[in-house]
Amino acid sequence: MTPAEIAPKDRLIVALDLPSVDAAEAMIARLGDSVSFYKIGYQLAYAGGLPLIGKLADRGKKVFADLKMHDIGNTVTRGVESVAKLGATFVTVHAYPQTMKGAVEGRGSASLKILAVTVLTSYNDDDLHAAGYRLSVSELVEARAQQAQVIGVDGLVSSPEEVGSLRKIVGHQMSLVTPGIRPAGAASGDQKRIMTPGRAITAGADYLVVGRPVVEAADPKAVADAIHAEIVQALG
Ligand SMILES: O=c1ccn([C@@H]2O[C@H](COP(=O)(O)O)[C@@H](O)[C@H]2O)c(=O)[nH]1
Repeated sequence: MTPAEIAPKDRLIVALDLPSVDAAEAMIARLGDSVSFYKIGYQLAYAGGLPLIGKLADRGKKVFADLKMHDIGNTVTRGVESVAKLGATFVTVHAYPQTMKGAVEGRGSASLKILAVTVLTSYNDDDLHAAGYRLSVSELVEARAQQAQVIGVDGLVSSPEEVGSLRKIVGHQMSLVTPGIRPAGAASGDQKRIMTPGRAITAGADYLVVGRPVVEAADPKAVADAIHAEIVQALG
């Protein structure tokens, strides 16, 4: 899907980082028609949230299963085969060659899209060096993007800071999905590579992932609506 084909409303993916299915359902009800795309990650998935993927899909919502798989290739293949039956639009794996190859094999011809997490947005160069890497964040993101493209992965997760260089590498063949989004004045929390929604879209991001600034807001719907307005303005 080229950027022009993505509905502006679908560009905001709200992370349902909440402790229970009841809490997630309450948030979904509060957000109503303002949000069309949700992300289910560790916290909700491990609290019984996986069946919510199919329920949301049945209600016309899109779901990003942010499971960040990383295991031997065969295990990833079988895991992705199972996720492909849940009704999600996206699933994440870490951007290691064996892992990505396993995921592409597991996806087969299913409609599920595989996203490779390049370098987590909570990492900066110092964090990477502390983890034993010699490359900078930008170097590692680019190297992993090139590998992902060759392997046939459908999209990349990176910070918006890398989107410009990633577009030059992968063109519009791969979706660029960016967490690390912070509306002006919002607390960064543990995110280290951040950008505002408008700047991320201008930089070329296809999808923006936003969790705490929405789900911890006093008025989540108002924050989601404001992010949408910023996205639409940036799209011109
Ligand atoms: O590199 C990554 C990959 C995934 N995430 C996920 O996105 C959301 C961001 O939440 P915020 O509250 O807006 O920080 C969260 O679910 C992460 O697991 C990421 O942040 N960075």
